[in-house]
Amino acid sequence: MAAPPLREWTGIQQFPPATQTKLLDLLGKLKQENVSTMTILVMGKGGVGKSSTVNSILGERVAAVSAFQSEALRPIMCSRSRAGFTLNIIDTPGLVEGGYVNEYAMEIVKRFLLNRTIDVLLYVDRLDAYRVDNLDRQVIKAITDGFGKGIWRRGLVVLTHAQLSPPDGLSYEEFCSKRSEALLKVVRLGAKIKKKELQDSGIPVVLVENSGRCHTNDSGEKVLPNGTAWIPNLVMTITEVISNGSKPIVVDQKLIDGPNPNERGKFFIPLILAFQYFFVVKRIQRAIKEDIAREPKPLWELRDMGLANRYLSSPHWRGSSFRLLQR
Ligand SMILES: Nc1nc2c(ncn2[C@@H]2O[C@H](COP(=O)(O)OP(=O)(O)OP(=O)(O)O)[C@@H](O)[C@H]2O)c(=O)[nH]1
Repeated sequence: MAAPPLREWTGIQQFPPATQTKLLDLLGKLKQENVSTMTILVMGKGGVGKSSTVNSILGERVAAVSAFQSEALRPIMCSRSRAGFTLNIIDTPGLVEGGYVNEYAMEIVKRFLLNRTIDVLLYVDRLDAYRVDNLDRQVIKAITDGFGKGIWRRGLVVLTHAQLSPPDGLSYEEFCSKRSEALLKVVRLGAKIKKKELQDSGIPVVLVENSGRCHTNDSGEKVLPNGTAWIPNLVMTITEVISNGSKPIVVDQKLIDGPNPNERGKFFIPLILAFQYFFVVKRIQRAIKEDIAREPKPLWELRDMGLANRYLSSPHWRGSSFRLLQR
């Protein structure tokens, strides 16, 4: 079946001219680096603002937004083209169901992505949440198990609901950095990113405000309380991640099937066998030999060896062997 013709990215015209110029500039830079297609995967728990963020980036309502967690389990992909550049955004269902990671939803997402290449992962959560918990870690682990640790080299943490007044007399910057640090820590734990890998795997955190009530600057651009025009900032960070030298994630059958349990640890088998031979088998053999050497030889054996007479005159003769011979 022929692929449907690509739709023009008309939503970009919804943005104020200042934002449009910045976005076209960024796409132009990517094209200079021979990047003409970009596929963004959006994941996270339910109701955190994934669909709203997809709509905000595209400047049109492509994904259904609901105040309640959506029941739909199928991801949706939206493709738009502009000046020879193709932008694909994949919105996925929330990964949590009844307090647990919904493995079934994860499987559906993986199958949907078969034969696609993910250039960037947007891991979405809310800025105005005050704690991270084990569930966050489980969601991050599920993403890592599904696509490999490398996906975080292509990952961004996106925090929605960023137009807020911080509590407890904290400044906006302090609040954002506390929340970012807490989430990044969970990402590092859930993705098992080691300290050594940390320097070069600084995962960027980007703030987003999807609400129609988002403040704007003099140029009409949507801005955060710190004055950042967030749409161009988000797209700029995405382009930086694409250019960070890491590989995009190719979703093939092998990745979907996961690691073959029969292959796991195969490398250790010869080592374990060698260890068993030298430290177990050899020791037992030596112990048996020593035991045999200590054991008094039966008379018939000594007789065969021509030692019977000498043995008969030894103190052993008055021992058990004598009594045995008498019977
Ligand atoms: N104020 C504010 N509300 C937001 C923001 N992002 C999303 N919302 C609201 O949060 C609710 C959930 O948003 P969605 O975009 O549907 O969230 P989702 O993560 O796609 O949800 P699921 O598809 O159910 O997983 C909706 O009522 C949105 O209007 C934001 O940045 N600020």
